[in-house]
Amino acid sequence: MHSIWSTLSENFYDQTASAPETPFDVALRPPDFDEFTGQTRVKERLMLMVEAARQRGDTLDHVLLCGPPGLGKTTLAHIIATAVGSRLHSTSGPQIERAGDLAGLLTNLQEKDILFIDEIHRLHPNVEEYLYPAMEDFRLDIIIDQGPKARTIRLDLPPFTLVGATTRAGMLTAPMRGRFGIPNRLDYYTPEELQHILMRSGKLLNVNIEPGGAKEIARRSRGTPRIANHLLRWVRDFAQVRAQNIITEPVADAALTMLEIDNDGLDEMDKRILDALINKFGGGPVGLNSIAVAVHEDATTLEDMHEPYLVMQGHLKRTPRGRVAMPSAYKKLGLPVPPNLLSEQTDLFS
Ligand SMILES: Nc1ncnc2c1ncn2[C@@H]1O[C@H](COP(=O)(O)OP(=O)(O)OP(=O)(O)O)[C@@H](O)[C@H]1O
Repeated sequence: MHSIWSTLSENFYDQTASAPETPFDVALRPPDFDEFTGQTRVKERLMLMVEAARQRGDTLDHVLLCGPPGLGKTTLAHIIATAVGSRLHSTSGPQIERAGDLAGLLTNLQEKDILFIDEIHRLHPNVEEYLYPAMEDFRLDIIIDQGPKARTIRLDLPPFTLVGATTRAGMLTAPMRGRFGIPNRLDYYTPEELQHILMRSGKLLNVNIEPGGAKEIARRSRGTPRIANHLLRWVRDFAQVRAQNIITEPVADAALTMLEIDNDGLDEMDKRILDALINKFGGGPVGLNSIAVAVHEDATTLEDMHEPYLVMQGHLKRTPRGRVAMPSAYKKLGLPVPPNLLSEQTDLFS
């Protein structure tokens, strides 16, 4: 596919947890808790932790942020560092290949610094073992040499805060999970919250966007600020060429329709997934890999980017035997709901 839509969607799907941030993401990142919209419970809890640590003159406890890509985990890590007045050192699980890489990072930290590890569930098991004593006792035991000559050298580290982010909390090892306090789970944003974020982004980008235009983009942004901001960029281009630079509700609607994003924020790939599930696999249950092959998409992209939203919208259910199409998936594709599913409750939280 070489449509505008595929180019834009590649942008989205590049934005999985392993993708580097774009300058555009960075420019729109809220700098502090006040400007960070939504996620009220997580925000309140983090603000309280920061305040408690400040009052005691202590280092902030380690923080775990979980949730689908693009909801603000990296942004929150930056905000936490600003709030405690410390430096942020950013890395990601796959980037730390050897214990030596980790040692390099840890020995570079100063007291109260924040070490942000994105995709912490992808840390190499050997590296993870070195991280435990570092998190618990601020020490690093390095083994040098091999065989009978092997010795352990202990390095004391300055007290620091580890902020871990993961899109797959379930894949974290139990010892790792245990070393964090309560996990902070980020949820999809409401359309109202996204509208607010879009009005702010419009101001920062000097884009003339009406509240109705922001509302329309928000409604079709899959509850995700990163997607909302990227759609805004597309709608801005559309408005510039076709609508005197003003993003009204009808302009946003026309621009997003051109991208084949429907009223519920489902894109062409979402619909292909539902179509394959229903028409190729009889509504399921079917494994994720089979669906991935059927729609020519990578299984990880399906699992991270598409499935959570389809589950949230009530179109798809995960069961121990595989993925199953729900009645609303049939309705979405304009198909009759099979009688055996008519009594099925749409389970939004499975
Ligand atoms: N609550 C928010 N208010 C305003 N903008 C936000 C908010 N959350 C995220 N954004 C914006 O959305 C974009 C993506 O956010 P961020 O990079 O923090 O997501 P993430 O959860 O770390 O994603 P990933 O898991 O892919 O690393 C950024 O441009 C950021 O400015």
